[in-house]
Order: sequence, then C-alpha cells, then structure tokens
Amino acid sequence: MSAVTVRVPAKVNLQLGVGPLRDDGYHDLVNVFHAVSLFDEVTARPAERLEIRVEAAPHSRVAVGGVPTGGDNLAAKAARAVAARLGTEPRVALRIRKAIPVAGGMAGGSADAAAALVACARLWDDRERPALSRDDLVEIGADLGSDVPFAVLGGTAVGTGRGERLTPALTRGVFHWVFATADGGLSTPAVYGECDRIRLAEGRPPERAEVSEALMTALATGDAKALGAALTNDLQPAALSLRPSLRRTLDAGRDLGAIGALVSGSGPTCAFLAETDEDAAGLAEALDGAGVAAQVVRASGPVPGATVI
Ligand SMILES: C[C@](O)(CO)[C@H](O)COP(=O)(O)OP(=O)(O)OC[C@H]1O[C@@H](n2ccc(N)nc2=O)[C@H](O)[C@@H]1O
Ligand SMILES: Nc1ncnc2c1ncn2[C@@H]1O[C@H](COP(=O)(O)OP(=O)(O)OP(=O)(O)O)[C@@H](O)[C@H]1O
Repeated sequence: MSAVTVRVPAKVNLQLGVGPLRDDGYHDLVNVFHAVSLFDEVTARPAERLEIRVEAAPHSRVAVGGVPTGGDNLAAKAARAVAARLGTEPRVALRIRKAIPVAGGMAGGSADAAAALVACARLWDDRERPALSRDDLVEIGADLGSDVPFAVLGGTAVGTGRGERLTPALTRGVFHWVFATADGGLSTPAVYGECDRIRLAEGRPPERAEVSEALMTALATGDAKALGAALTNDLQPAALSLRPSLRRTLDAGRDLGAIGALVSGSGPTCAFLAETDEDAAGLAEALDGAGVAAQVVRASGPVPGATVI
C-alpha cells in the first residue's frame, strides 16, 4: 500500500466531572465526549524511518509552531506503539494536517494519535499478521493518552476512569456548535493542578462525579435547549482562573444568543451551542465581530471517530 489518509475529529466535553486525584496523578472522571466536525488529517506513507511533518490544513489558521516534529509527537508515539504490537519497525512518514487548535482543549494531539493508530494499522496490514481490531487500537490508544480512545471511536460517549473507559451514549439528531479559539494554549496538567488548588483553597474536598441524567435525556431526545442548559465543566473555574479573558468570551456568546456556553475541556477554546444551523451561522458572525476570539469556527456533532478516507 502506498499511502493511507485518516480523518479524525476534535472533541468537546459536554460534561466534565472531575473527581478525586488518584495516586497515579490522574483524576477519576465522568467525561461525556462529543466528536465534532472539525478535522485533522494524518497521511501515512512507507519510509526508511519514522518521520513527522506538521502543517496547518488548507484554509485553517491553526498555529502549528508549538507542535513537536520529533519522537515526542503523539502521532509518532502511536506509530511506534502499533509497530511494537505487530512486531515490526515504524518505517513510516506521517504528514499531519491540523485544523484542530493546538493545546486548545479539543484533543488535537490525541486526535492525531488516534489517526496515526488507524493509518499505521492499515498500512502494515498484510497476510503475515492478524489485523488489529478497533478494540485493539482503543486499548493501545489508552496508553498514549486519556483522550485517545475516544478519538478512535467518535460519536458521543461517556468516559470513566481517567476518561479512557468508554460507553457510547444514545443521541438523536445533529447539534450545532460554534467554537471560539484563543491565542496561546493552556497546559492540561496545569489546568487540573489549578482545579485541585482552587478546591483546596475553598475547603471543598472533591466528590466522585456522577453522570448527569438531564444531559443524557437531552442527548437521547435531541433537545438542543435542554442540552445547552445541562452542559457542565468542572475544569472551567480553573481555566478561567488561568485565563481570565475567557469570561468575556463566554459572556459575549451568551449575550449573542447561544443556548449553551462553556470552556471546552481544559480550554482555552470556548464552545457555544445553537438551536439550528442558521442560528449557528448568525452566532458565529456576531462572535467574530465582537473581537473576543482568535478565530471563530462552526462545527456539528456527533461525527464518527478516526476514519480512513
Ligand atoms: C481535559 C481532557 O481533555 C478532557 O477530555 C482530558 O482529561 C485530558 O486528556 P489528555 O490530554 O489525553 O491527558 P493525558 O495525556 O492522559 O494526561 C495529561 C495530564 O493531565 C492530567 N489528567 C489527565 C486526565 C485525567 N483523568 N486526570 C488528570 O489529572 C494529569 O496531570 C496528566 O498527567
Ligand atoms: N500531534 C500533535 N498535535 C498537537 N500537539 C501535540 C501533538 N503531539 C504532541 N503534542 C503536544 O501536546 C500538547 C497539547 O496539545 P493538544 O493540541 O493535544 O492539546 P489539547 O487539545 O488541549 O488536549 P486535551 O483536550 O486532550 O487536553 C501540545 O502543546 C504539544 O506540545
């Protein structure tokens, strides 16, 4: 096979319930993931050795400067993990075309890792070896990062444990989103650390998070207004503490008619829900005009996970 291209979506967390800090440095979560139609693309070609090239997708203004191009890139780690599982060498060139903001709370790096898992598994699939199943790739992905298994599967799913144990959620219809990106990312460990610091300072010991029934019902019935009202993110106070300007972005989206507004994951991207595609178009234009975002991007969900195209 000469080349395999995989398209992989960004995520927004519809509920991010952060429980206690575990002994291994991770937090127990209730993490309702939702894949949206903002995609990175990873192309895998046979090569002498593992090579990584990272570029912004055509028409996207993603700043790719901070993305590692060596062995630290999550897609490179994914290629090595697949090769190790198959007992082969990672002789592959990976070209990553990014439209998902970097360090934006939309799991861009995890998405690229998931895409590389799927692309390499396909590239190295031959009669000499048993093919890797999607479950195998989900399992390999969990070792690369907590968000990677979801990027393999896509759709809408409830993640427990550190977010890697997934159960698909029942949804109906399409949800219309507007994302406001910010200049400069936020570090995921720093945001979790700030969450712990705030809880300690407020004397609030973290409780085990529970799945929101209101959220699950809104998803199952396709009720956008109810979904907007049920969106929650326990990392939001921490993201706002580290990046106070996000408050203005969230307020602007609400004032301009969003039916739901929250920080996406660890931030700094803010996510806004609209009732219809038309409402999303209007909201995106108004948000762009308000000057509270680096870039305003529309997307819909749920969409499938990493897919060969
Ligand atoms: C914020 C989210 O994106 C929400 O989906 C994820 O929880 C983060 O997932 P991720 O970027 O894949 O994170 P990982 O690479 O697994 O972990 C990076 C760091 O985030 C923190 N982390 C992550 C997941 C988790 N359940 N608890 C944590 O405290 C830890 O400090 C960890 O060292
Ligand atoms: N392929 C990749 N794309 C983007 N960042 C990568 C990649 N590989 C490694 N990284 C590193 O990971 C860091 C976080 O990037 P990423 O875009 O995944 O953040 P994020 O969207 O906030 O993640 P999450 O939502 O999972 O917390 C980057 O600053 C970069 O150093």
